[in-house]
Amino acid sequence: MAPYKVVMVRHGESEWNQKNLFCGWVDAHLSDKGKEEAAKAGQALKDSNHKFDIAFTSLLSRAHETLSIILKILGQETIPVEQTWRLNERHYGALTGLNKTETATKYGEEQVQIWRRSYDVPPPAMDDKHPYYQEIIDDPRYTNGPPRDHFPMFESLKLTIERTLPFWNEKIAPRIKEGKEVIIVAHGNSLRGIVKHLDRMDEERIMGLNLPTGIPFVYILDERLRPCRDGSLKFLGDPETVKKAVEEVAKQGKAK
Ligand SMILES: O=C(OP(=O)(O)O)[C@H](O)COP(=O)(O)O
Repeated sequence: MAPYKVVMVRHGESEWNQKNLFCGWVDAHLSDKGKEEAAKAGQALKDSNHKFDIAFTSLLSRAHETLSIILKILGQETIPVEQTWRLNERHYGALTGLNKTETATKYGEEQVQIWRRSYDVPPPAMDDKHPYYQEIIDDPRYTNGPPRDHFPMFESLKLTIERTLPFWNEKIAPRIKEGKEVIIVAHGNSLRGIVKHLDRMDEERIMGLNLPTGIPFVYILDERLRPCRDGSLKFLGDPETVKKAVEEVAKQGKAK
């Protein structure tokens, strides 16, 4: 049945993206611009005749809101949607809630780049006095996992991939191989993990990848779920807009 296709979208701009805050597992909502980006994503998918059989998303509202806007535009609000913490954004530990520019001014751009984009250097851990600790750990959406004794207090990209990939392998990949049209709406870093896996990117290459908000991208995969020739990371957007949006994400860690 190959080639197979999978569509992924980082949610539209959130209110915390707009304020340039490290967000992670805090449940920020879409900004007005983010809702517009989600609508544009839906229209781009409609214009390119995408129809989906199933959607996968995280447990966070910014991803749900984006998915719901997209499905409404596609007239596909009733397809099955599977939600999992395994597609959540990486847990940003003690950096959660801090402004990225202020953090770069305080600790240096190089350190912020390491925290944002290194493969295996985690941010400092969130402790129980952190202003968002209680809100996250007591959130009922996590009743079914992760288990309390393994609840993340920080995550590097490596750790994020270690909890995202089992879901890809066990839940998403089998649906794709059945020939189902799949859309995944998730987050900058949980999706970077999937991209790293699909494109067999080394640590250096994945460090250079920034995913823009609200611009869908498509993979065309062979029977082993490896990208076909020209089948990897194709954004549904004009190249200049995509380039600018990617540069904007990269710039978020600059000092003033
Ligand atoms: O919550 C976040 O990602 P998200 O907006 O994709 O959910 C992070 O704050 C993204 O930050 P980064 O691009 O500095 O890794």
